[in-house]
Amino acid sequence: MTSEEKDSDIMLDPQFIQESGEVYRNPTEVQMSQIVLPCHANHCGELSVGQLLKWMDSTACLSAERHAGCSCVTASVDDIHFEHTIGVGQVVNIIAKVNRAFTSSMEVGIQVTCEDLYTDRLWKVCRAFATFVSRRTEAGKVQLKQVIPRTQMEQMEYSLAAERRRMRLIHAEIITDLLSSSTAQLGTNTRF
Ligand SMILES: CC(=O)SCCNC(=O)CCNC(=O)[C@H](O)C(C)(C)COP(=O)(O)OP(=O)(O)OC[C@H]1O[C@@H](n2cnc3c(N)ncnc32)[C@H](O)[C@@H]1OP(=O)(O)O
Repeated sequence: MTSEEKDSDIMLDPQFIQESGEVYRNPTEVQMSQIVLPCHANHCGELSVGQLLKWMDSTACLSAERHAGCSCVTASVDDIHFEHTIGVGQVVNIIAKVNRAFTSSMEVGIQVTCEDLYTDRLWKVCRAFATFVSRRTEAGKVQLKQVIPRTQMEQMEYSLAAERRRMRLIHAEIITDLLSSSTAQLGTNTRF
């Protein structure tokens, strides 16, 4: 893989130069890099999913709290599909940023890549979307400030975040309905 192919595949957002001449960086963006040590690996010498999820959650939580300016909790993480394994000695890079804030919740996009420092290879591992909720204060529910998308990619993620939230809410409703109908069925069929 050439470095150009590598960049086009992995970079989420091209650099955006502001009027001031400075390169724009999303204020909620948090980056974390970690070399995989044997203590992070399973018996096959590959990074354990639990460890990766912990790093992803910590990085995303920092991003959410940077935006919220207060303590936040993880409410949910959407489906994650892992495309590659990561071995001991390789480097995990995690980038998280807030795609959109709603009322007290916000969607954080998380991108994970893996890097082999000795061969200069970089590849995608997974992408995930987590919802963080700002903790209630004595005054009640916290109203988050809105995210203002600045680049084309941020604008696209901002629009998609609303659609993903709509699907999450529908999904939660369907699961609740299914659970209550199966509980009702069990209740009717129970002979005890
Ligand atoms: C199991 C663990 O310990 S994991 C450790 C970290 N995580 C936690 O501790 C979270 C535990 N869960 C909670 O504290 C609560 O269920 C909460 C805060 C996530 C939600 O509490 P609720 O009483 O449902 O609050 P409420 O109905 O006001 O919803 C708050 C917001 O969360 C959103 N939300 C609630 N549940 C979910 C969910 N499962 N997925 C996505 N968003 C959610 C709501 O849509 C709402 O968003 P909005 O304010 O932007 O409109």
